[in-house]
Amino acid sequence: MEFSSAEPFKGEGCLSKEKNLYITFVLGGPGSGKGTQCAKIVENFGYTHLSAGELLRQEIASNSEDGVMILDMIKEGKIVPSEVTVKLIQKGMESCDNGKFLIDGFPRNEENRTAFEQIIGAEPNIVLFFDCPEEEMIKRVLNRNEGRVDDNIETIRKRLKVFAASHYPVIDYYSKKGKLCKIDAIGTEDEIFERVRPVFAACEGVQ
Ligand SMILES: Nc1ncnc2c1ncn2[C@@H]1O[C@H](COP(=O)(O)OP(=O)(O)O)[C@@H](O)[C@H]1O
Ligand SMILES: Nc1ccn([C@H]2C[C@H](O)[C@@H](COP(=O)(O)OP(=O)(O)O)O2)c(=O)n1
Ligand SMILES: [Mg+2]
Repeated sequence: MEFSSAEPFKGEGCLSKEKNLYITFVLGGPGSGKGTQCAKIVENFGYTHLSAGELLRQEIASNSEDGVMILDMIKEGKIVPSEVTVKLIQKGMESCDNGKFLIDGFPRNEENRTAFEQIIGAEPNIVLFFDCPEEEMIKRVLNRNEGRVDDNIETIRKRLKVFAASHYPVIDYYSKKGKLCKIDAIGTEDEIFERVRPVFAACEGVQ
């Protein structure tokens, strides 16, 4: 496993002055199982789950100023401008006493990654990457049944193209920093969680 645990981050950012942050980024293509595994990590290890996609969907639902733009981008399978997404993540982090965060579906590209560093002033301790073949991701998304506007074959194909074009530099960046933990995302939900569990069990000692 390509992973080294690290001390909680104490940087210069607005959040990190107030509390020890322990941040995990959760990456993987659409349907790779990020949300499903995050729920299990929350249950077992007491993290706060912030899904970038869910925060954006809440923004659409609340008819905010950016809502229409976000909806258009999500329907087209595009990545929303980083500043918008990072501000939502920042709000989520600030409204929480717990400093242990799972940030799901973020960063999806290099722009996302650098915007987080600039605005939040922190880095992740660990980056989980759920590695899943495209056919399996398509199958899972089409069966997801959550009424999402982007869970249709046309949008999925666009999202997979965006994913293929933008995720590698992010993965490579964290791999070189020794923070990447790649998880085989094929198997039952429980089998996959048994691959995830040791990553968090190993971190318990340093929090
Ligand atoms: N290991 C698995 N095997 C089969 N289906 C899964 C598995 N993990 C999750 N799913 C299902 O696949 C769909 C996508 O999972 P989800 O966690 O929403 O993925 P993501 O957040 O990466 O898009 C959901 O309907 C979920 O119930
Ligand atoms: N960092 C992010 C995360 C999501 N989005 C947008 C674009 C994505 O296709 C949608 C849905 O993301 P979400 O993480 O909920 O999707 P999956 O769980 O991977 O299926 O939101 C974004 O623009 N930037
Ligand atoms: Mg998800």
